[in-house]
Amino acid sequence: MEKQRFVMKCGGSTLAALPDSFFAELRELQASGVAPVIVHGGGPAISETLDKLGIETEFVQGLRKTNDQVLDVVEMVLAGRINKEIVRKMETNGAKAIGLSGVDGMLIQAKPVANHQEIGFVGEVTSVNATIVEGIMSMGYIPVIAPIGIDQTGQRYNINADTAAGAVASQLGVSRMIVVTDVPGILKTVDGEKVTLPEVTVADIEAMIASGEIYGGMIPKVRAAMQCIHGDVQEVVIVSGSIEGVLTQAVTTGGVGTVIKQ
Ligand SMILES: Nc1ncnc2c1ncn2[C@@H]1O[C@H](COP(=O)(O)OP(=O)(O)O)[C@@H](O)[C@H]1O
Ligand SMILES: CC(=O)N[C@@H](CCC(=O)OP(=O)(O)O)C(=O)O
Repeated sequence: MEKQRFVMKCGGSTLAALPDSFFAELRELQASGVAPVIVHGGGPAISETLDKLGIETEFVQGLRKTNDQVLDVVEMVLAGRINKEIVRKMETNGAKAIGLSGVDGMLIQAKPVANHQEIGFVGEVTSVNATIVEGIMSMGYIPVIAPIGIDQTGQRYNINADTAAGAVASQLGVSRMIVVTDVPGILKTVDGEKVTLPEVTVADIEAMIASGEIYGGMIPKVRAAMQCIHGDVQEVVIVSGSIEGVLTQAVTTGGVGTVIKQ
């Protein structure tokens, strides 16, 4: 039988706060025959390092303006520190993991985004080398991917981790992508109170972006979700990493976070 596979995006907003139980859940899922693929972010850690180095940083619609100097730091932090930290935590909690960036084996091929004149070396994914990801899974390891892209000339690109995860989910043809972040889902103010929406449609999302109810870092998440929920990918679930048992619930029974459906 084909193993149940899913792509999970872990946001930098929540990485440091992920409890050991989160990694233990990954071990349990792996042992039960489920095959996760992880794509991670690390935005706050990149900003912190840029700040320490005295390099200014700015976001346009949730995407970081990236020049050569920023690109060096992005690669150092994502493919170095954060990627290895996740692999380490997984291994110490008994899950088997191999970390790599989109540059390794030209895993994530990319081209400049449409507004590159304004935001520099930010990439959009042109293709994902699924053979590498599937090879790692077939060896019994969970691939842990840092979202750096590369083109045929060797130019690197900074790719938003939500965008990269959506592209990996589409290319692998998984049925579900789980986005782990620092909020329990898409929030909306109803009668003066913030509630987590259990389910949203593409039309709801467009309206919430237009009204400003979805802003900043949530924008690339919902855009990536809308782009990947065609074909094989049936749903994208946005959840908080700090809720105990969240991963198993998202993979099995559901009823957690916000679900974006086809
Ligand atoms: N409607 C919304 N519901 C929930 N969070 C939202 C919404 N609109 C914007 N956000 C913001 O999006 C953030 C998550 O995005 P981000 O900080 O980039 O996290 P990550 O590092 O996990 O990608 C939330 O902490 C919140 O500030
Ligand atoms: C182009 C762009 O904005 N890239 C992101 C890559 C990391 C990321 O996406 O991290 P989170 O998932 O934690 O937000 C950045 O430079 O911050």
